[in-house]
Amino acid sequence: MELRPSRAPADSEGRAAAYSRRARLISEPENVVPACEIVAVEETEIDKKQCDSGKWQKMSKPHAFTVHYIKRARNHRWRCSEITFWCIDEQLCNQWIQALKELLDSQKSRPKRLLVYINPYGGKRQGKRIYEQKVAPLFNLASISADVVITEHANHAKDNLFEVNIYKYDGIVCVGGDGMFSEVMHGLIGRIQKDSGIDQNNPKTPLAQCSIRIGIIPAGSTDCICYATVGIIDPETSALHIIVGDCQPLDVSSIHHNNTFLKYSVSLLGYGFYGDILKDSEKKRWMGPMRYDFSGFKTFLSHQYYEGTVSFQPAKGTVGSPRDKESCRTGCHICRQTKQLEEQQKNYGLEHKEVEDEWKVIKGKFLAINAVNMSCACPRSPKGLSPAAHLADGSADLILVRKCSRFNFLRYLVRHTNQDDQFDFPFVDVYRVKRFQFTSKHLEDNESDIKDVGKKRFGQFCSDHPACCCNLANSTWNCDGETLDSSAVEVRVHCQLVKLFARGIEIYKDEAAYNLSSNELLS
Ligand SMILES: CCCCCCCCCCCCC/C=C/[C@@H](O)[C@H](COP(=O)(O)O)NC(=O)CCCCC
Ligand SMILES: Nc1ncnc2c1ncn2[C@@H]1O[C@H](COP(=O)(O)OP(=O)(O)O)[C@@H](O)[C@H]1O
Ligand SMILES: [Ca+2]
Repeated sequence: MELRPSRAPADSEGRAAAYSRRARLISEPENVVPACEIVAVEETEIDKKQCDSGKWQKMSKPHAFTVHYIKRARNHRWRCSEITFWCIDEQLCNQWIQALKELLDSQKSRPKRLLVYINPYGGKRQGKRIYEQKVAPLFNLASISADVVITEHANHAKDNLFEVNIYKYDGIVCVGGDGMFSEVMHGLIGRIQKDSGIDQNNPKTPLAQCSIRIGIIPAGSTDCICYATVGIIDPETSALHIIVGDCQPLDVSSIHHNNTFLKYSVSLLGYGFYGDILKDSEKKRWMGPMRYDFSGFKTFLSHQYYEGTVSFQPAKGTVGSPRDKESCRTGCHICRQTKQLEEQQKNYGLEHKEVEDEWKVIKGKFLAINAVNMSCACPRSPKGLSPAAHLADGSADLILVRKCSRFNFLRYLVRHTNQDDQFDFPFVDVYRVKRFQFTSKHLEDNESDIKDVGKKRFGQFCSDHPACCCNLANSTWNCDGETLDSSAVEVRVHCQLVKLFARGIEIYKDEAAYNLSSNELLS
């Protein structure tokens, strides 16, 4: 349903009554506001000055209502704009307000009640201010009530999600970076599994899907999950996506070691280069987001490589490939088709077919092992680590960067920032996978040493044994911005396990154009 001037109420003389200083804006055919992009409708008080000006002078006191709606600006930015409709008939004006409010109420995907966690120390420490100044006023306008928790320590949000009645909320919002999102996601997924009686430690158990959506208000250092699902890091845009009740399913990888659950990941799970950057940067939190540039440069100079074995099951049920030229966008047909395929398999009882699927094994020396469930686009790299990765296709792109010269590694990194293909190097391999495992050489060696002497407690053995040098040659995993110390992992992608208040990156007919109305979007 659309609000057009031609459908606006007429006054007693039968004239269209949609007058305002900006009424001409909506008289253009391209300026149509779909009902799903209306933020709020409210009665407007008309002051004497407005009344005395122009054509209303000769008529009785007019009545008015204001429609707040989404206006698209450059680079996927959304703004809340408004237009005021005037009418001399009070009853007609009220009818319009009533009808529009009912229309908004009928949109069941819009959240009414949210639980908000703010990390006051994320990014440039602006989370609280961003929420209070940019987000809360929009939530109030849209009549969304929010229970706000300002976190006092790491894991506060996660622990809290196991205690509160999450089911009375339509969504959980995190204000912070990828690390904060990860914390909230762990709380939510963990809680749902607990309530469903599912043991997260069993890597083979299918997990219960989370229907409560997560909203991200970006206020962190990288904010790649927000950037890769919305197209911009802008708190107001993200708040508007929450208000209109967008829904974007996301694949989640579970990470286990020896039948013990370690973590979940939605963006980057990286060993080597990105793990080392994260570990080093954690000691420099005081530097704010700049810490990544400093640690990035230092890690690049250290040029450390790691030996190990990667084994993986190629994703057969997916439609795309990591070398595709097309990226995942709003309403992505690849994500949709893959989900349909998965459901068909389920109906035929084939969901456990993966057990028989072949494993590919690669041993080597790696500068980086990156598994990404999404492009991982961010301002540092607008196309991301894997530009054709999909948000919701049930697979991850596994990028193996083998040992190469520093110069070649720099060429590889630079290609993340330009149009050249970062996979077009002989030392880079990329695979679309559903499951993979990694074991560092040290662990393999220790395992065989231990087997030789008939011991099985290798984890303890490594850290207690000064001669094995595990700490020197092992990297750390960077799991959505959280460190994970395990040199052996088993990773499995869970198709569309969680949902975000987002819609993926929208495609504009003319990407360079701005000031777009909704009908300039490609469907
Ligand atoms: C010569 C110039 C080369 C530049 C290469 C740039 C490549 C950048 C790719 C960045 C991928 C980022 C993937 C996302 C990681 C985040 O989850 C993580 C935590 O984010 P947050 O919690 O918001 O702080 N961020 C990082 O690990 C930082 C990586 C920085 C790499 C320079
Ligand atoms: N009040 C707090 N004090 C300290 N750490 C916190 C607090 N709240 C959340 N955290 C932790 O801070 C980490 C980083 O948060 P994040 O918002 O991602 O910021 P950044 O993007 O700067 O890393 C997360 O792992 C989260 O668990
Ligand atoms: Ca994916």
